[in-house]
Amino acid sequence: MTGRRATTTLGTLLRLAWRTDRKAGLVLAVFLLSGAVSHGLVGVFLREVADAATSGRPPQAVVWAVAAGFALAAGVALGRAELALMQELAERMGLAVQEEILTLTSGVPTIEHLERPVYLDRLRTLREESWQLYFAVWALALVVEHAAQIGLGVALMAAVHPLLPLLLGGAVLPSLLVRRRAARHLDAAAERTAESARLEQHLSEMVTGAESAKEVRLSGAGPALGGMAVRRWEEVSDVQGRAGVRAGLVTFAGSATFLAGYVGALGLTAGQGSATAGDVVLVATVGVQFVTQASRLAFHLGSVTAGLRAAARLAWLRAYAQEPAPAEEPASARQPAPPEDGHSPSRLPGRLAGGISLHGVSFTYPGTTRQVLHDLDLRMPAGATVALVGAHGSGKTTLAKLLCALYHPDRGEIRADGIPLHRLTPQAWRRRVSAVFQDLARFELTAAETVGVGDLPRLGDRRAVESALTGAGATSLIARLPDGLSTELGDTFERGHRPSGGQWQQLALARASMRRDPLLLVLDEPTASLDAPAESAVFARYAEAARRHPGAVTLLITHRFPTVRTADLIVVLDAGRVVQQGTHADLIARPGPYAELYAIQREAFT
Ligand SMILES: Nc1ncnc2c1ncn2[C@@H]1O[C@H](COP(=O)(O)OP(=O)(O)OP(=O)(O)O)[C@@H](O)[C@H]1O
Repeated sequence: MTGRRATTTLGTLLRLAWRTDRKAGLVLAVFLLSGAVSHGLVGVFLREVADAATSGRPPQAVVWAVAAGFALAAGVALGRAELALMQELAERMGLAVQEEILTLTSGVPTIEHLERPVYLDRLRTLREESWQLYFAVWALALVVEHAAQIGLGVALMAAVHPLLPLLLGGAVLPSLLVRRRAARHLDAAAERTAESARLEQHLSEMVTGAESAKEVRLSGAGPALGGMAVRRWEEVSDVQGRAGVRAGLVTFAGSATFLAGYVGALGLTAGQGSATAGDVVLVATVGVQFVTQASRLAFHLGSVTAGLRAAARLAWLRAYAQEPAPAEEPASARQPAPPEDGHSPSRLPGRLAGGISLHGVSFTYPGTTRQVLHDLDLRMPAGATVALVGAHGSGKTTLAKLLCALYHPDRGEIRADGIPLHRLTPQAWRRRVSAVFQDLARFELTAAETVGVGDLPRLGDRRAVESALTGAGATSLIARLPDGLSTELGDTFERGHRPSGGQWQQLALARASMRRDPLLLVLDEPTASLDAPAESAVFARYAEAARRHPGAVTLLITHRFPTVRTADLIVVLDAGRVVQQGTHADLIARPGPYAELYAIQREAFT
């Protein structure tokens, strides 16, 4: 971390702490200061005890002893109070940070980060380490406290013998340096094993998770998957264990140096003719405090470093979530063609007049090198139902994700009525898009909320929800639920109703019907759990709705030809390229991939 970045990160950390609870923070600072003073006084009072006792002043010795006892007790009590308050504040700050992480993550305009392991690793580490942020602030305060205590000890010892601070100080330094080196060993091991740890977690979830339970039981793959998870875990713990041993050895070497310095300091004091018994007690006491203070100093320095790393990750996430303004996007990233109408309006129309078009769109998933979509040119007229067909992996879902602005094309552009999407914020466009994807979200809420989240401003609007359910043909599903729209769905609830796969799809379809004026409706195999006639009925309903409100494009992705053939425009994708387009009648009349795929399906069902 460079000096400037470290200062910025420290600023992030301090601002977070300040925001958590200013009053409690100030009380904590007073506790810390008082604790530092009371610890420092213990050595001084004990020296007075020893000197008063050896010079025949027992009453004074008793008074000093009581004072030393008070100072010690105050130090311990303040330490406990500090810790309790710190834990409470750390929890509160951790909660606030977790909330910020969730807001930032869901606020990132595209979804590429959620499909990239490096991002996911960083995010997981940040979530796990968020509690360290608060401790780091106080660790910083404790570093200052311990440094002050050590400074006080140095002054007291210098008064006994000028070489004592050098002897003990010289022994402290290596122990501090080795701590950092030990932490680096552990960090490097954690980073090296991140992928294996991720795999271990994935495999364990496969064995224990409800979603994969059926396949795992039937295939009997549980023990094999469990074995793989164990091997991954062994790899992780082997590397981390070795790093732990190396860190331990380094730390031990540092402690041994310190011990030698301590013993030397006592010998030097006792061997000095002018030293009183009180001086020896003072050096012994302060020396021991030196040991604990130095090791705490090193420990807290470690916490500060960990906290700074966590704050740097948070700063990274904040920067990542800050989407660059569309106008500032590098021109080199795209090759824009002039808008069809010669100008570029910045507002989306209430309904599309022309349609949605693709101009030389190419796309490669971030972090990969294989291009998935190649130079696509396509025009989808307003009011049309467009069916996207093609073999598995031909790029249908990818194209749908680009149309929803969940990813940006690497080259070329997508326009809605001539407005290039990259001139709009992704949020502005997505507010006008409704979509159901094959890997649909199962919101475990009440049935009304599960549907209502499709249009947040109308989340609690029962009539809107009911009309969306009607639009999706899912009213009978609600009629069968024990508490109708108020039925709690999913395992998250103790007595939650468990919808079937098809029912979740119906709810997702209803959710996608919540928005009143979408310009694009994407249906990416949302009916795979329904039979072919039921699927055709669903699509017929959407096609009919599209005809009644012709200001939008309805994009349909399905492998079932009885449904495909009803579309106004059929686009055939092959390995990321548009290889054919037209109506069913056009495409069936000429040889080509569509006619072949159609013949295969017809044969299979006759
Ligand atoms: N997140 C991702 N990162 C990298 N590559 C991806 C990602 N998602 C999909 N791909 C790749 O992009 C290609 C197109 O995938 P896509 O899901 O768009 O195909 P599809 O036509 O929708 O397939 P299917 O009919 O099976 O749903 C595939 O080769 C796939 O491996």
